[in-house]
Amino acid sequence: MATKKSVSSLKETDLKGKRVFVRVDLNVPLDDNFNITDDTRIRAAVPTIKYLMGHGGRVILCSHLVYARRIPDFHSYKDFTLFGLKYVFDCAVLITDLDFYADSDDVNKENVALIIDFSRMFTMVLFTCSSGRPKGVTPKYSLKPLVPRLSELLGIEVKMANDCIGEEVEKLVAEIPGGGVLLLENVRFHKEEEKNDPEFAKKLASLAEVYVNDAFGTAHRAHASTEGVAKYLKPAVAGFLMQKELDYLVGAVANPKKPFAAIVGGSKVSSKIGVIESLLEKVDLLFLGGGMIFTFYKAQGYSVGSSLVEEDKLDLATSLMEKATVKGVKLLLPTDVVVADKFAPDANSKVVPASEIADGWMGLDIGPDSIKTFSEALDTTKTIIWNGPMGVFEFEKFAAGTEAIAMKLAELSGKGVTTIIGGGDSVAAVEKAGLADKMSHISTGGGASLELLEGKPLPGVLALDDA
Ligand SMILES: Nc1ncnc2c1ncn2[C@@H]1O[C@H](COP(=O)(O)OP(=O)(O)O)[C@@H](O)[C@H]1O
Ligand SMILES: O=C(OP(=O)(O)O)[C@H](O)COP(=O)(O)O
Repeated sequence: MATKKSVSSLKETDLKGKRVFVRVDLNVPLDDNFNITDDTRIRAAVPTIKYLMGHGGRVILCSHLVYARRIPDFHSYKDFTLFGLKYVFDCAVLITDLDFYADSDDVNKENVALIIDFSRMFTMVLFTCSSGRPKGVTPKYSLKPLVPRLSELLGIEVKMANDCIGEEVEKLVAEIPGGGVLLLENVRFHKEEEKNDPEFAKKLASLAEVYVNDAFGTAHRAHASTEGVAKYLKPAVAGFLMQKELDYLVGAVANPKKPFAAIVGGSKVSSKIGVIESLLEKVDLLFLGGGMIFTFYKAQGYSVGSSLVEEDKLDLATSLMEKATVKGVKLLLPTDVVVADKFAPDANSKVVPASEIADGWMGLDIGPDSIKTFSEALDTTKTIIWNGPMGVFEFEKFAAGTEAIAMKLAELSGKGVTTIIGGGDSVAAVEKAGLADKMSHISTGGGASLELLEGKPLPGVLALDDA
């Protein structure tokens, strides 16, 4: 893998009385009342913080928070945004048309005016929803709601600053006692963060004497607090979470106990090309599931009904299947699928052979025969990495395939198989099934783990001191 794994460790760093700038990823989901709905990332950051506290460090925590609540009817936040933009466009056309007709005497003007107002209002609501990232100081993205939980987990009162740079922050930093913790405000309230502005990075660096990066979930971003700061603040070392993620996602994948299997699912083949190609170089078995399988079926000449297909990726699917053969990788595609008559939780559904999906039906999960075949093949493996759900697990009716795979991996973990869940929706699925603590490793980074598995270098890791 392109990302170096031997980064300098926290354990070799002198911490007593030192001001330590710790980049953590506390980007957790909050509900409308600012309650944390999943504190996994906060809990994952605790071992490093406690170690620093226990060794007399004066801890300065820095994070971003941009979490956008997922809209269940859309496959991803990006899909929702695209839908929103398309809707805005459609409404603009509608408004123009209606404005024209409103001038005519043939129509009921009151009704037309009402429709125009309604369309405008709906457009505005959608537009607001689609732009859910902080631009400047945005109270709803403040890190303040995290302070009580962080204090509870650390067993001390965590202090909070109103900014992440500036005089007031410097004053609060100077007041941190040995073993104390100060949480800085959302670092992305400054646009210089994402631009990796050197002056901003220097300001962050000037707050401390040691840099620790424990924000694996953000390690694929070359931002001021994840990459730039490491140039000006030495030593720059990895925290325990960062190290653990690298040990599993780089170490276990580079030197796996064999047979080594990968399970790749999720919505589209286009978003997983890199990871499939990279894994084909390493694995003995590759299982495919999720929405991407229909592109593979269509490439083989099967009828796929109205299932998700990427027409422009048919050749790619064929070449991936050929590559698997050349590399001697056993490629397993589901042999049966659960089809639905619409994309909805209450759709009518039935199980059909993968090669016989009728018009008007779409595949939303892998079927029982596939679950059985996949499970038996997984029984022969010693290392398994899983990225992407087997079906539309958000709908109870189409969650069985994903749940069955999660249960199989939990069972195999208990028998000494190394099981790694590579971030994103597969983690959500494993958590939904209550099996998270059964796996060898669950990544806290979706995008970061995907990039790592694709063999891309992570800027936040490369910036750290060599071991
Ligand atoms: N057969 C399918 N048809 C449509 N969408 C699917 C299908 N199977 C899975 N999905 C969707 O794929 C999404 C996850 O895809 P993706 O983002 O690529 O995975 P991950 O986040 O684990 O990397 C889920 O929202 C799930 O509903
Ligand atoms: O939630 C995150 O990424 P993920 O959704 O890919 O796991 C990280 O906090 C990175 O956030 P970003 O994608 O806004 O840089």
